[in-house]
Amino acid sequence: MTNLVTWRDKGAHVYIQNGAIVEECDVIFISVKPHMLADAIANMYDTLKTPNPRSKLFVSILAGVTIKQLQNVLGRIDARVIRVMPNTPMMVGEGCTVFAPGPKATEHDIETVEAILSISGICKQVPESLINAVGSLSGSGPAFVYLIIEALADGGVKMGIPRAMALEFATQTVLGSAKMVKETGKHPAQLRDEVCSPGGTTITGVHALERGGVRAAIMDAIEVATKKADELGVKKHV
Ligand SMILES: NC(=O)C1=CN([C@@H]2O[C@H](COP(=O)(O)OP(=O)(O)OC[C@H]3O[C@@H](n4cnc5c(N)ncnc54)[C@H](OP(=O)(O)O)[C@@H]3O)[C@@H](O)[C@H]2O)C=CC1
Ligand SMILES: O=C(O)[C@@H]1CCC=N1
Repeated sequence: MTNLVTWRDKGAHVYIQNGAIVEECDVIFISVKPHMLADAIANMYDTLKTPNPRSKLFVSILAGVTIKQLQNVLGRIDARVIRVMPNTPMMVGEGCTVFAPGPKATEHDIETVEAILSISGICKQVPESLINAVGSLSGSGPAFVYLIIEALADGGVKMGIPRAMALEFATQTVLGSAKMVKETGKHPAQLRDEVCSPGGTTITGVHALERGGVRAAIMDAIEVATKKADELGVKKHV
């Protein structure tokens, strides 16, 4: 039995055989963890050998796994593949997604993927050579920002603000600051200068952050995350 559940009102189906998905769908999103790719693809092979497998578009969100690796794993160098790097804020309509089309992807494939992904935020095409770096900035970035929000709240708690209030204020401050950068078009350094009164509280706090190496630590995080994705890209997946 392949068809386990049908949510008729949503038009969604659940299968226990990935091959059945490939048979029935024109666009197949591959969304497993990179080390599970071989397993996920394994029972698609028979379907991929069917007369017209090129009628399918494969969209991968796997960190690090290259278009070439995907084509190899799919067993077809002519497979239509688009590599995507989404992020979790898509769940609230504020995603930052990039994609790189493989050599066999068509204009229509690109339009399809853009139409699906831009529903939940911004969606831009980038060269594949940039996708690991962008993945570290915007794909992993939410985790880095959550850590900053948590630290802001912890600082507030340390200075006596109740926990729930501190978290609410830290969250709104990050949201508002991001909106200022986006909507004013000013450079973040200019916006920061506008908050720093001479001899004031903010520049005193900025000094503490610089002394703590916050800027270098965040740059390092993007660098090591990108290198990690590059490593995944040279691993053999099957
Ligand atoms: N998390 C993030 O913010 C981002 C993740 N990514 C990429 O997305 C991918 C998934 O990550 P994430 O969503 O965090 O991981 P999860 O573990 O949450 O999701 C993986 C999913 O794959 C399913 N799965 C496992 N094995 C198979 C199989 N053989 N056939 C079909 N489905 C299978 C799992 O189902 P079950 O639970 O039933 O086992 C699960 O639903 C990764 O490759 C990651 O690099 C990209 C950008 C951002
Ligand atoms: O941590 C990961 O590997 C994935 C890729 C981007 C976000 N999460």
